[in-house]
Amino acid sequence: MLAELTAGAAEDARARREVTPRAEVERAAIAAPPALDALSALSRSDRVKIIAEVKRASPSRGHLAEITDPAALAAEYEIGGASAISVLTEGRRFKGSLDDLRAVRERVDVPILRKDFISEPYQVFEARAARADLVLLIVAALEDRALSELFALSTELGMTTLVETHSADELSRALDLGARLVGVNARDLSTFELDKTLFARLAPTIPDDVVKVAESAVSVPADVAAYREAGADVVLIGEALVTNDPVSTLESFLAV
Ligand SMILES: O=P(O)(O)OC[C@@H](O)[C@@H](O)c1c[nH]c2ccccc12
Repeated sequence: MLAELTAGAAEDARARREVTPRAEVERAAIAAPPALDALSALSRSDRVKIIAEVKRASPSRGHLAEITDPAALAAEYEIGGASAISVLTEGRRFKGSLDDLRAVRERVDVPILRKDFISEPYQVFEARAARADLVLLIVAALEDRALSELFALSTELGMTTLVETHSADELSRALDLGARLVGVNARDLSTFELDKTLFARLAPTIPDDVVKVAESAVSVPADVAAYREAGADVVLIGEALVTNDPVSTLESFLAV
């Protein structure tokens, strides 16, 4: 499934490139106002931080929410205390788009993550041109060479890279890369199985100066508390926020 999602996203990017050539996206990326310092915004603090996700659907959970106004949802996330907003821009299975990200950018002042299946430089330039501050790179989807090229490009464009892992081996590849913001996704993107204790097993092996993000599988405040207890600086949450009142749910998660 991960390979299919990545291939689909690359195909969609090639179609967009037919309309907007790479040179043009590159120019827009370079001309964009500088990215916000997402690493500082997400760095360890005495309270857990949250990246709140704009997520309509997923291949594992199907339809989640009718989000007609992603910017309004993101504004609520900001009011609720989110430190950053994640916008799913994958169109096929997650029903997102870069237009969602652009709309969110118009409305919020916190850093924005482009959440997609990135495998080509074009997608990184697009992220910056749309004024994303962070991009996601999924270790399991990328060979070492592509991973380091995309990481270098994102860094060069002033963005922060969230490097996502799902095993000890992937984690060591992320650390070898020099990633400063590392995610452990509880969901295996190949099988969609959830492993809610994976973060707690891997976190002790992540150096102190790396910002640790626990991704997925939060439904109640106790889940946030457990991730925090296990060493999470940041928790990335989608489904629980789009299927409940965003502001009060965020407040309850931040109060742990
Ligand atoms: O809806 P949840 O279980 O709160 O999960 C959010 C986020 O972690 C999840 O959407 C996610 C994590 N990594 C991804 C990679 C691609 C797409 C989606 C994701």
